[in-house]
Amino acid sequence: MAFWSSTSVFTSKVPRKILFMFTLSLSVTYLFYSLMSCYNSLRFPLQENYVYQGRLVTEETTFVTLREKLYSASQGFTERTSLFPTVNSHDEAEQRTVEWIRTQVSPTKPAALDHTPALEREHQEISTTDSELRVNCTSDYGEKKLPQAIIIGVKKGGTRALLEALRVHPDVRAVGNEPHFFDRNYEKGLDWYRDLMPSTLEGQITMEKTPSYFVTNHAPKRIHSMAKDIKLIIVVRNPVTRAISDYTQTLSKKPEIPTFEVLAFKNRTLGLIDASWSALRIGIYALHLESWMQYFPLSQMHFVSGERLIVDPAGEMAKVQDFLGLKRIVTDKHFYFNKTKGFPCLKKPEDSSTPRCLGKSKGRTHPKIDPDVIRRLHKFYKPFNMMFYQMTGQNFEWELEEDSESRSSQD
Ligand SMILES: Nc1ncnc2c1ncn2[C@@H]1O[C@H](COP(=O)(O)OS(=O)(=O)O)[C@@H](OP(=O)(O)O)[C@H]1O
Repeated sequence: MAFWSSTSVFTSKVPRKILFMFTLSLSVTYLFYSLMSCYNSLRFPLQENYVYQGRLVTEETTFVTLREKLYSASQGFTERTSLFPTVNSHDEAEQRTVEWIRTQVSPTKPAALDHTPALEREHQEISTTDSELRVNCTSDYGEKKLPQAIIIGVKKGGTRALLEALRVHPDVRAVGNEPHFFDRNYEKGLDWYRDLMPSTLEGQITMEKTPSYFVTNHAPKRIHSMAKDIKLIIVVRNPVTRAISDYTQTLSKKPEIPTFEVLAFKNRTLGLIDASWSALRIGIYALHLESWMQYFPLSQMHFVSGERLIVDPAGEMAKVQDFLGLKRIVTDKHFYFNKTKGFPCLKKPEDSSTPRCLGKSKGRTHPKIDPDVIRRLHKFYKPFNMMFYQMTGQNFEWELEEDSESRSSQD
């Protein structure tokens, strides 16, 4: 009672305008400090918020520019590192990120990223830089957890496209770069691995993608010993196209390598295919899957068609979200087909309010390969593909593509 009466005396004496100004300045100060404290803290209070399943989820608004400023303002960034990638400057930006990782060790989180050559290499392949920003952030909401789902393969299958689409989902938090924990960094221990992960709120899924796990002998056992109930996602693509894509990537880095046709054969006249060449070996999916099936039931694995991920990203995303037990939030509304890129792109990626396609290292033009070699490779893979269809209970129909591929490479 006394409180109310004293409050009313106070309000009657102080003009309303001053009170309003006072409240406003307090709010502005609060927002400013939230903003300065950390990018991730900033995301929640400032964004256009809405509630989904009782949790606060957000829509990005103007944070690309804001982040740009924060990023360059913090820790004496050079001009080189203060820019953010757009579709056009993507590769340059990736390179800058790599350079930044090399030169900057976050004083707040020294162990968050171990700057191994492996991680640096993978940075060149990633399409977003959001994860790097989080490295500097200590006041992340939630808790860092080991992943409950991993995209384990396959290399050049479309794993980046899938991860970026999943990151749009408010209940998915994924590390942007490839940790390579179960193949190259295992000795660093689970704490190191956990520390790479973004913080998650209750109910959010922690994820990562490292496509080389699928062909790593130790990976199934190691992942099983971390989490028996983990969900595994494998993006598969016609092994012949995948091999050409893999070769195209290597060629872009080492233009002096022999032709695809030369590398594909041990003895071309005898028609002896070199299955030990990693570009071809990775595509023997049935062989690799067998190792995973020793540790995990098929119900814990989900196979995404790399081909359908391009022609019907929303359809594939619906199945992935079902598999992960997520509400179908990422739908056709989130994609548009970019004619210049020739691929579906995201209208609103996780870290931006503007549409974005994957970088230049995704969707490269493949060199023309001798149609006869393509035919022989199809023949080589056919029995393995059949076995793979049988094992997974899914027909990926790669045999139907044989003709069209041979035709297109003749053009
Ligand atoms: N939306 C979208 N945009 C661009 N590219 C797309 C997309 N969806 C799938 N793909 C295909 O993804 C292929 C690269 O696969 P990955 O991301 O798994 O490559 S990597 O293993 O991480 O290097 C890449 O292979 P290439 O075309 O050979 O470059 C693409 O065909």
